[in-house]
Amino acid sequence: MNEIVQKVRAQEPLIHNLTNAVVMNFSANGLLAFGASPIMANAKEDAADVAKLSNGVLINIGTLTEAQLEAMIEAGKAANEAGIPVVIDPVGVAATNFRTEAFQRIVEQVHPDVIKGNAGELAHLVGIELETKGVDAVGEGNSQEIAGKVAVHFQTIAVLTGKVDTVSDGKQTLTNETGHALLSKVTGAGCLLGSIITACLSVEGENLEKAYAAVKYYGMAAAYAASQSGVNGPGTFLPQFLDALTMEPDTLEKGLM
Ligand SMILES: Nc1ncnc2c1ncn2[C@@H]1O[C@H](COP(=O)(O)OP(=O)(O)OP(=O)(O)O)[C@@H](O)[C@H]1O
Ligand SMILES: Cc1ncsc1CCO
Repeated sequence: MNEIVQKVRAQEPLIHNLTNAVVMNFSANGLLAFGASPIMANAKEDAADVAKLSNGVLINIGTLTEAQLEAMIEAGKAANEAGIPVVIDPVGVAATNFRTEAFQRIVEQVHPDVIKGNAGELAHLVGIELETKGVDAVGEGNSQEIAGKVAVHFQTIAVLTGKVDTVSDGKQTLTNETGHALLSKVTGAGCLLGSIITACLSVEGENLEKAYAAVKYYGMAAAYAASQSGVNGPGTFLPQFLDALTMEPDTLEKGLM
């Protein structure tokens, strides 16, 4: 994990985020703190051009519109052609037919290197119905089975988030227990994780290992931030979390001992 985080910081990859309106600012600041360089470009007129300039493309359907969907497909296709990694976060996909159909349209034309979502979202993609509430998961289900099925079905790496995160390529399945419950009390914690996974995918290495490193580091930063004095809830947690995202994995680890 150390090496992957260091490579990101050395390379400062440009990450093209086609993401939702709720989290744009948080995701940009989080990527900067982590050591990457964010760009947000949602228009179909320049999405492909921006994707080609970038080192990684994140597609997050959280506040999707038809126009943005076209931009996402254009950006994803351009990235696939150029060998630039693509991460898809199917936010709220189980909530409406529009989102379900939009996700299908994306994956028919764009190959994702990673699909990242909570249990309800990923379960829905492989026909397992779990309880969801809008963009949030309610049920947990069998995370290892769900992640494995998503990985095999979409020929990708599946990252299923929650109290325990599950990362699978369909053959190997890893679990991660770093994290903090306060992450589920701030909106966009999952969305920023998608951007940070994209940043990690942009450096050299195995996709499974890079996705796992991102998830592990992110959880360590959250736990470290939550342990700082003066953190009483989501409001005081957020600035500490942003600061923690700048730190070395060793510093976070020592702070947690
Ligand atoms: N109860 C918990 N304890 C520890 N970590 C958690 C907990 N719940 C979520 N996390 C962490 O929070 C991050 C986001 O996961 P979550 O499943 O909440 O995403 P999400 O539902 O997509 O979020 P959002 O829609 O707000 O962006 C992950 O790093 C995950 O490990
Ligand atoms: C709250 C919310 N609604 C659509 S996207 C989003 C951000 C967290 O997924």
